[in-house]
Amino acid sequence: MNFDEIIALDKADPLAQKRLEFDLPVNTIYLDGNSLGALPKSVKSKVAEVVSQQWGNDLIKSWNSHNWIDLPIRVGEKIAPIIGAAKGQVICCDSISVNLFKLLCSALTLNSERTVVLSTKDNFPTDLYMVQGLSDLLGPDLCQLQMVEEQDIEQSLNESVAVLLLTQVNFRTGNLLDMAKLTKLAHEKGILVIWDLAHSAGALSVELDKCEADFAVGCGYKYLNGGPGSPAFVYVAKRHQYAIKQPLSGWMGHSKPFAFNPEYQAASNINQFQCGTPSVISMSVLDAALDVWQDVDMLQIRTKSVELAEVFLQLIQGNECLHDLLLCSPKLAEQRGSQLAFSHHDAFAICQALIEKGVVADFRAPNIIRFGFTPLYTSFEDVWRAVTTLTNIVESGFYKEQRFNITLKVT
Ligand SMILES: Cc1ncc(COP(=O)(O)O)c(C=O)c1O
Ligand SMILES: Nc1c(O)cccc1C(=O)C[C@H](N)C(=O)O
Repeated sequence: MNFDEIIALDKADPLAQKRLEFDLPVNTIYLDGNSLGALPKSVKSKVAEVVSQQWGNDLIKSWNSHNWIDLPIRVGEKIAPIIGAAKGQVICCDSISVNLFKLLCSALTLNSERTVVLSTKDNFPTDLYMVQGLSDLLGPDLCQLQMVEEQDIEQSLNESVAVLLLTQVNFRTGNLLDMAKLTKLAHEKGILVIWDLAHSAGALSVELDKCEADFAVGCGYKYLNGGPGSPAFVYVAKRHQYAIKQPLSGWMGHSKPFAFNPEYQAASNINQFQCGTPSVISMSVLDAALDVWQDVDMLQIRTKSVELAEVFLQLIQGNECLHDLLLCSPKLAEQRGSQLAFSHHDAFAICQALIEKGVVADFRAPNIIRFGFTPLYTSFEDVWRAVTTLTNIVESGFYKEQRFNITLKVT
């Protein structure tokens, strides 16, 4: 594949204009939107307006005049079509970790004859930690974590499992689980399923309703571009909302928060999943960031995501000097999310060298470099330039310089 062919792909890309809606740093190729999404241009003026006008000038009146009180629902409704959810099932609140706690308790209560929460060993740690914390709190008679390898999920579904907790796209390898199939198999055994969509919401076409998913969580700061610390979301299928009771019974989940009653009475809809006061400024940022998605077809997102990764892979594999980079992601595009992961014994140093040369990828211990593709703003030219830079770094041995072996703090 040559540079002219790459440019032709950008010219034919129906999403190419979307990149103009983002403020991307100059001289940088950003392949880390799977960790922190880029800044949509509209967010800057929105934050200025929320801070100066809504907060600064209108102060407390803004709960009504700017409808702050409905932000969690409004933002949830904007996320819903991106994850294949009909109205009334998604709300924006808290973090994935906190929302998992709410869902795990709710699902265990719905399936109270059983105690096991089944998950995968290489799930994102917070998902496992939240089950471990809950197990400590409730005791093993009510909650036990069972961890299996991804390939053993199906055979581990049995009548002792109450809840199946899965991340649709593995944060390290990008392995994509089959939501429709696993949800169906779990339901056949009477198991409720919680999907973590951290690496799939905005990255591929998720079909929660079509798959008859029970519950899901996801974050605002990756592919949804809501900025650092952006609030998360929670999905609860309509059919569960009447039976369910989540344990973090804060006043915002009350059916009438402003009645200030001493007794808690949960809202009978998705509002129940709120706990305390929403983070209005962060949520307003996410609200503005989500407008980018208004005219976007998720199938176009998926098509471009697959093409970007395939081109990247083809360029890497066609390059003799990059043969030490071993693909840890599935070879088949239909089995991957929107990232590629490679192992290399000098992965950390290579990643640091790439960043110094303006290509932002990330490192995951112990030896993985991840490249994330965000179809809204990653171009085919980005992919070409990233592989060219990687080639130069490896061919020249530039990454072996002492300064790239510094200690890792946060990635
Ligand atoms: C799969 C997955 N779940 C959860 C999280 C984090 O959740 P929280 O929003 O609680 O920080 C991440 C990454 O930060 C993740 O990749
Ligand atoms: N959420 C993060 C954070 O608060 C600090 C640093 C990184 C993150 C991440 O999102 C990590 C990410 N979930 C991952 O897949 O590795």
